[in-house]
Amino acid sequence: MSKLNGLVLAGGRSTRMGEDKSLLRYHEKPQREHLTELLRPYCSVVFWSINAVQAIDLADSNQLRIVDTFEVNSPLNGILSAFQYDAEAAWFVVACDMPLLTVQSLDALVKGRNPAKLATVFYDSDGQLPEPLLGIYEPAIGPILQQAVADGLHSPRQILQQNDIQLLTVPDVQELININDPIARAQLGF
Ligand SMILES: Nc1nc2c(ncn2[C@@H]2O[C@H](COP(=O)(O)OP(=O)(O)OP(=O)(O)O)[C@@H](O)[C@H]2O)c(=O)[nH]1
Repeated sequence: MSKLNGLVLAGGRSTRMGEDKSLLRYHEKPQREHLTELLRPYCSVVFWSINAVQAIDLADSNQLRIVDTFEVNSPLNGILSAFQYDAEAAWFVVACDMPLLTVQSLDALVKGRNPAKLATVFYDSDGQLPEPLLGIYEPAIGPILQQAVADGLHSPRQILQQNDIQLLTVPDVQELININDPIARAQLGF
């Protein structure tokens, strides 16, 4: 089985939220730090996947990070940049905008991981489609993602749908809730 690196997806534009989602504090610390701690027990190393502006802010920091290198506005940019950094590793990908995520889901993914498949992910909250923003991406999917982006496909969910992946049922579907705007955030009580 390939070694597992952690990747906290913290880039993007946060247009709907109006402020950097990775800096929101749902659990005392900024979400990108909180998720790093959640991932650490499972991963050799944990990186933040960030954009060029965030990279300027972190210039003096020791935080491990991978800056987006592709010309695409999508979480795929972060995942592809991670494979460009280390193509031999599997990547345990976690997005910053799932504030209810706990180790329960991470444990379930690691236990259900099937390294013979291209990725191990949960069904999304509707129980029909793969949830691409939390999962283990095996090294063999790297070139497939790259080709898909070159072909103009920018939706990681669509790419997963078209490939041989391991799908699991999440122990608690609430943990997959995406919070992308201030209204949803307020409704959640944060
Ligand atoms: N590294 C990286 N992460 C991204 C990128 N786009 C989104 N993400 C991350 O992927 C997750 C889902 O992001 P989205 O809500 O789809 O996009 P967003 O740009 O953050 O937000 P909106 O501008 O409101 O669409 C979040 O954890 C983002 O931090 C990207 O281009 N690069």
